[in-house]
Amino acid sequence: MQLSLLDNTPSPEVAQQRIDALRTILEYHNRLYYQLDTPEVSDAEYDTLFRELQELEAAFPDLITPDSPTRRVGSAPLARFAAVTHRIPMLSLENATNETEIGEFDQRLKKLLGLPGDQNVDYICEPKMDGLAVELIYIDGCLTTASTRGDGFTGEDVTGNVRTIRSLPLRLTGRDIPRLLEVRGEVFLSLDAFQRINREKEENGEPSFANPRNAAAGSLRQLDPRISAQRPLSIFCYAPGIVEGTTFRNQRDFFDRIAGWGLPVNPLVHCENGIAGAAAYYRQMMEQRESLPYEIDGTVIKVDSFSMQAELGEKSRSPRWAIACKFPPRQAVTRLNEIILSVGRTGVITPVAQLQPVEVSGVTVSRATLHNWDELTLKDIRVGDTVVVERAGDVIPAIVKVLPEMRNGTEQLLSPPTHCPECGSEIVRIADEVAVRCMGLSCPPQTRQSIIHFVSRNAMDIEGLGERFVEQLLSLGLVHNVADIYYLTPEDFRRFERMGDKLAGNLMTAIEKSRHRDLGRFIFALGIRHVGERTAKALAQAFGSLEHLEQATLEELTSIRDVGLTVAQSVRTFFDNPENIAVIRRMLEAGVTPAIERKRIGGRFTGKSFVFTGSLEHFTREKARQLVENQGGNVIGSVSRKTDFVVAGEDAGSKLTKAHELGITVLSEDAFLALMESET
Ligand SMILES: NC(=O)c1ccc[n+]([C@@H]2O[C@H](COP(=O)([O-])OP(=O)(O)OC[C@H]3O[C@@H](n4cnc5c(N)ncnc54)[C@H](O)[C@@H]3O)[C@@H](O)[C@H]2O)c1
Ligand SMILES: [Zn+2]
Repeated sequence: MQLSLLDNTPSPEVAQQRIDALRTILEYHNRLYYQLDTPEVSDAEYDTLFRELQELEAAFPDLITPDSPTRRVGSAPLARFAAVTHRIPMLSLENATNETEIGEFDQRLKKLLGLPGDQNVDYICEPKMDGLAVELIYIDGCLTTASTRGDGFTGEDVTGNVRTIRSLPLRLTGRDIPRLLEVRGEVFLSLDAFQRINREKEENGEPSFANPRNAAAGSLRQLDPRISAQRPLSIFCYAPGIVEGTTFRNQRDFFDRIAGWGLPVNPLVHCENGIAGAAAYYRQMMEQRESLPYEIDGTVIKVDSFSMQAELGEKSRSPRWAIACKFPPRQAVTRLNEIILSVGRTGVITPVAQLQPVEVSGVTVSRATLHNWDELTLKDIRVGDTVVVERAGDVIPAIVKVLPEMRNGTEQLLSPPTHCPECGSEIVRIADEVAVRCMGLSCPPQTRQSIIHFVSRNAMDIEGLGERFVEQLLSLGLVHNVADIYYLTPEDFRRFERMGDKLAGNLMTAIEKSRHRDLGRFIFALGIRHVGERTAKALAQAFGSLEHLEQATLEELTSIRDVGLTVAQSVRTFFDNPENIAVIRRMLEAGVTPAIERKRIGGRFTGKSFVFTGSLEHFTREKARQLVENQGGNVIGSVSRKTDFVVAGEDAGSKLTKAHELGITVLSEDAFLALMESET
């Protein structure tokens, strides 16, 4: 039901009922969106409900309550984070959705300031980053605290996570750095990073993020900063909080000076004299939007002068001196013709919607991802349905909702598959995962994609062996798994169509060259679930050899930087599977020797391996690792006969016992430091 105030104003009783209902719905969506980062409806749908409530409250001012969603910001911070109180509340912004409303904003504030209607005000125009707001506190130039907006008054302490943002200085540089600088900004993810994270999530059977904003929020609001560190978050700063030791004249002055101290400022920020320029900026950004490497959902117009800002002041939810000019949603209505099942590298089966091609803001769309089976059920999507599709920062758009009123009864509900469409194997649904997965060990698309992954540039980098050749190898039955690659002969390649001696020779050379790729690449190439490039490198560094990694216990695995329980379990599952071990053995027999990377060859401890155990008092494990690696050594996770030194802190357990048993040199923390600092 939607009430239009223009047609017939409801009675106060009916209005009260509708207001209550809207508040309940909005609270519900707020919680999903702000606290759990998993919205159920699109922003456009949410905004429609929000505006309806705003209009009802405007028509019935008596029914306004201070706790209405229209008077409040965000949602309460989650208790699992430490709370940070904002000394100046972090507000939201009022919205304009078209140029008329932008003009009204200008007129409204000039009236409040007592300025003539035709006077030009200086406005700063900024892209509205689709991320989440944080407040950073720099004391004497050092980043000390970072927090989310929360409910505007209290946010969540995410200092450790924000520290992992590479573009953000932990220490300000330059002249006249204030004693205290609170600065607000938007944390966001590039579109590339967003799409990569979603691909990984789908492969891992986890629910994917609806849009880059939720991905950024979900990545930042992690209890474990190691997860944030793996997500390439970025930030642009856009407003001061409390500042001591300097004053900024206006927004322009603020931007110039914080940029001078090394804080990231969006280069597209622009000053316009008069609202016409600000409206032109909005139009221009709407066009530029498609070519930006990150998602923006509008522009923000701010009064440049800080004294005018102070005079205008704030309302409960938003300042009077700024407005968010939202872009229209990138949606279109079309027909869902078919749902096909696509099998990924790890066996995850994803339903993909084939659409009647339709143009959505300049891009023709014919496919939409349905992410997983739950989504299909939740949104009651049927083949033949008329659907609303939206591009939300993704190349592949999503289905926002179906239009049930357009049904004619011929639409078909699809039940989840029981058998793999490609190999006929039984499909299982793994507990805690939203995905269904084909467990077939020789499922063609899985084999195909695992081989493509294995030879790819960032993995074993077998130049020239692209997708097309992999297909041919498979269809000729020359290759059944990655190990077979190392048993290929030039004659095998000659069976390909149009394959000359030269090309066959090149491919053989490329395969030959890949035999000695470093251990990190090799581990990554194996395609172990949850083990991306970074984690593979960390595992290689920590264990030093494939044998060590194969035998690593969960405890040893989780003690490594970048490795959580999920990753550890996945690594164990992989090496506990005899098929995988057999494939690896065959590669080693064929002369594949994954080498260990040394950060610096020629250090005093080159070839020496160190194990750290117990709790360290004087330095972090990270620091210890650096010290060892700087001198060419290697930090590994488990003690074996090949270990050279064991450094034992307080409460060292089984590793220390083992070191004593094997007669390995055991060092105290002090002795270790002395060893690292000694000259020879
Ligand atoms: N889909 C859902 O279920 C759901 C639920 C709740 C909210 N939402 C969406 O969230 C929006 C409301 O959220 P909101 O309160 O964060 O407001 P908002 O996103 O409309 O605007 C305020 C925010 O803009 C951000 N921002 C980005 N660039 C900025 C810049 N250059 N200068 C200043 N601020 C900048 C800041 O984080 C600021 O807090 C609604 O429009 C709604 O669509 C959706
Ligand atoms: Zn299969």
